[in-house]
Amino acid sequence: MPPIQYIVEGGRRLSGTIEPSGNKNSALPIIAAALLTEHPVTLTNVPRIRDTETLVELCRSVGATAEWTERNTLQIHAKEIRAADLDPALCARIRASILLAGPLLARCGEVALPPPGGDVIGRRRLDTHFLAFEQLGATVTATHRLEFRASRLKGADVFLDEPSVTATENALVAAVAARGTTYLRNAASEPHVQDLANFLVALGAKIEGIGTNTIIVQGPATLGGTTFAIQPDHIEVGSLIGLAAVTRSPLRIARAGVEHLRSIRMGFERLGIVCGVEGDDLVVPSNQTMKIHDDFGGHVPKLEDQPWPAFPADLMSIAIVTATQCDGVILMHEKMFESRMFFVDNLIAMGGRIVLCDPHRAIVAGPSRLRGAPMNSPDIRAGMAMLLAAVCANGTSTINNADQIERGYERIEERLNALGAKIKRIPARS
Ligand SMILES: CC(=O)N[C@H]1[C@@H](OP(=O)(O)OP(=O)(O)OC[C@H]2O[C@@H](n3ccc(=O)[nH]c3=O)[C@H](O)[C@@H]2O)O[C@H](CO)[C@@H](O)[C@@H]1O
Ligand SMILES: C=C(OP(=O)(O)O)C(=O)O
Repeated sequence: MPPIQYIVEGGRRLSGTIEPSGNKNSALPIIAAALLTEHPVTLTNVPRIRDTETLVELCRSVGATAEWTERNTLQIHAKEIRAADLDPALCARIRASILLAGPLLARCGEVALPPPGGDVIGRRRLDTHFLAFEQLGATVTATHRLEFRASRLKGADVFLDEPSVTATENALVAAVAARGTTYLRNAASEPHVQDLANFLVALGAKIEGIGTNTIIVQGPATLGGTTFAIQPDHIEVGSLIGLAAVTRSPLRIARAGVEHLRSIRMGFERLGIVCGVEGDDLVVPSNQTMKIHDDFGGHVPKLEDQPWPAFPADLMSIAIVTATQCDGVILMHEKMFESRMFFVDNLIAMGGRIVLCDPHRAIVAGPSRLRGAPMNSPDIRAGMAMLLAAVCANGTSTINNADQIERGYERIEERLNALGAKIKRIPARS
């Protein structure tokens, strides 16, 4: 498939209603966890994006049937599966290939996985996955591929060395199949971890503490099939709040999953962007102050990411672009990934007033008028952040490598054009 380029004519006001897709980072562990049961599973509201398509291919390669019965409805039936040699190229396309470890280990007693891929946003350790599997009774060998073996998984009191999202998800799936009680302490509690736990409960698992940092699982569960709807993507909602703000546009984000938006709304409020809630819709008015709130005493404020329920790392790039359009100075502190902030060079070239202090911290002084420019999308969220910058800028921008954006955001150019944006999607010339 040729690489994709977006050509964006900026400076246009948008308006209207948009609905977020299902959460990519829920859909991925849930598709993988569908391999845990030999009964059919129907998933609705699945984002039809490159990452989910790749994981579906991987599920088929181990013997499951997986069919898209509607655009966003996926039926998976893992009646018989084998932990066959998985295609290294497919595994390297997505971070989520590591999520096959839990279900395949539980079903087959062993699995050898080529290393996972995913966004290149800094070192992405897997040690927490290994620690959890070992405590649940598996042996782990990590060479050119990752080998997991367990003739029988055993419930255990597991303390994760950090609240890793995908490690919590792998451990949770393995614990459902393990004999006895498992405590997962220092567990991640992101909305997608909760969504996975709710899916496992719908299959018949016994899980307590969903949404907290101690998850308790009674195993082994006798699992059936289910129909399950993936929850809205809170990161996409945050991206749309940023889009509305930088284009000074009134947007209604329908069925936004408002119960998970507290820390995200609080982050944007620090930038002077206040959203209203009407039922499950989020309303972003166009008349925002866009004035950064200083800390008490006039001190320079900061916005930092942390594990849930704090402001999510996946929205830091969006928040940086948004801050370039706000009045004031703010320190943006990306605590989790080492390479996620380097994309700010693109914003500086467009006229953004940003000082990159080190790989984790940037100071943004706004507002600045952005000018259209050519850019390359390094990862999903930086790509989306640059799309926001391009839609807000004066003139035309080109975004190369927009495939990265499409790893995470479904039909994004079509959906933003329906709000009044002017984005042309073309196969890039090589
Ligand atoms: C498929 C999927 O779901 N991917 C998400 C998942 O990736 P993933 O599960 O790979 O991310 P992890 O939660 O393992 O960790 C992300 C990074 O944060 C660091 N870390 C983590 C916890 C902590 O308390 N301190 C700390 O510094 C880790 O060392 C690592 O460098 O979670 C990330 C963090 O929300 C998101 O960016 C990814 O979109
Ligand atoms: C980092 C992300 O994805 P992945 O972990 O799949 O690379 C993301 O969704 O922002």
